[in-house]
Amino acid sequence: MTAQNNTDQKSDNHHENDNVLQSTQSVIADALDKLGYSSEVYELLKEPIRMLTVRIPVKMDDGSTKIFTGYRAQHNDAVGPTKGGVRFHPNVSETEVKALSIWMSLKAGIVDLPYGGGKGGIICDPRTMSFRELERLSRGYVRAISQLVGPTKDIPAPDVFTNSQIMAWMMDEYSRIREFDSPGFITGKPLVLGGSHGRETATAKGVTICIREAAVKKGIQLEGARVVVQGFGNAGSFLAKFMHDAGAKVIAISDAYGGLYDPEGLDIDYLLERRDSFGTVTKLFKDTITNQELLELDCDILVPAAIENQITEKNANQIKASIVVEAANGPTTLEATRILSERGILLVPDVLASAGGVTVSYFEWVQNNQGYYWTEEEVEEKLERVMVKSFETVYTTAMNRKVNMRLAAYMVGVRKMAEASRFRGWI
Ligand SMILES: NC(=O)C1=CN([C@@H]2O[C@H](COP(=O)(O)OP(=O)(O)OC[C@H]3O[C@@H](n4cnc5c(N)ncnc54)[C@H](O)[C@@H]3O)[C@@H](O)[C@H]2O)C=CC1
Ligand SMILES: O=C(O)CCC(=O)C(=O)O
Repeated sequence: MTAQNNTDQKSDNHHENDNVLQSTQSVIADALDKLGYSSEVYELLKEPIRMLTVRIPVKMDDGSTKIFTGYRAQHNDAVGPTKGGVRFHPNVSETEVKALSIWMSLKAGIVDLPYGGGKGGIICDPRTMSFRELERLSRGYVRAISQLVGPTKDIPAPDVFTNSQIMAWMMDEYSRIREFDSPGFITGKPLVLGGSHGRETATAKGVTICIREAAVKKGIQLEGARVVVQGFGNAGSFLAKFMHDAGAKVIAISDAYGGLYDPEGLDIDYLLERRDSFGTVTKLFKDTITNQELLELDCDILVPAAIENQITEKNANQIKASIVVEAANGPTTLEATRILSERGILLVPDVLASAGGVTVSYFEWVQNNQGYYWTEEEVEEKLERVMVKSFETVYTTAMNRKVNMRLAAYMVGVRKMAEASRFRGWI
């Protein structure tokens, strides 16, 4: 790729990410307006209270030094420490990380956790880096942000292209800097390092519960329902497995390189075995479809579980699902949300549907703080309760206030941090 092409692609991505932040701000404004809050509350909540940009020098395996750019955004810490994942992806940008941190605040509000939202990211492509290069990058990031984070300040976790191994390196680096073991600094760790049962599958479990509840509202039987999942990483692959186990027919899945489609249903267990740690599996097959074709397939339930801006005004009229449940953060633009809503498609928004991950991260942090660990059954039962209640609260708000589920979720999610900010005397 030429330098010029590279620049063009980057500016496109920035443009899309700018939309993501602006859209979020506009729904926050609507939600606050509906709840009767003043414009000062909006001024406080429209941007993160803190935003750190870091430059991370990493010694590469070939002896050269590469400088990576990373971010950590802390949206609002009125309720408690900020919390949210760290993304390693070539399209990470400052505006994307800001929007992602706002969504984390909303999730924490919806599932009622004692947190505000935070998020981090590094511009990189971990798929092209070696194991040791990734370790050096992960440790370098922690050194660069260490002043701003900690178990009572801001608690990172996994997100796109980061996993429990990366959390382990980050925890180890933080513990070395602080000179005491700090498992509560980060969640999504391996079990042997204080991780929680159920964290790896938590996001997908939460999405599964939302699908089940949405199907009841729409009068759709899960048994035999045709499900399409975009993304086959942590969120998408386990979701496909849970849907398959529930008797649904997963007819298509995809990753960054394309999609697999079989109207009779895919062999999910086989695909799970063959996917790599970045959620790539389609490269093993010749007969693939594009991600855009996948989104427009005839199905009952569509789950975008990859990246932002996948359902837009360009394809919203071609979506054939009756229910769209957002496992990914920000997969549907505002214009597309409006179109789907007008077409009677039930859209369960990201800030509700994907909140199972941060919920079990909270359980992990609680277990780390108390030094006493729960069984998988205990975690699952607690997650089930939280997700069912949160779904019902958002759904009822949507019905009572005659708004779509996204606006309803923002109304539920924004209230606690607005109130906490008011009690603290910030607004
Ligand atoms: N891991 C977690 O606990 C949580 C994840 N999420 C969200 O779920 C989404 C997926 O995250 P994870 O599954 O954790 O990431 P992952 O890194 O495990 O998997 C990402 C998947 O998306 C695919 N992908 C990447 N770029 C793509 C593109 N341009 N087009 C189509 N597919 C693409 C990858 O090939 C992979 O299959 C993200 O939006 C993330 O923020 C939300 C809540 C929690
Ligand atoms: O588990 C966490 O703390 C955060 C997960 C996350 O980044 C997200 O929900 O987008």
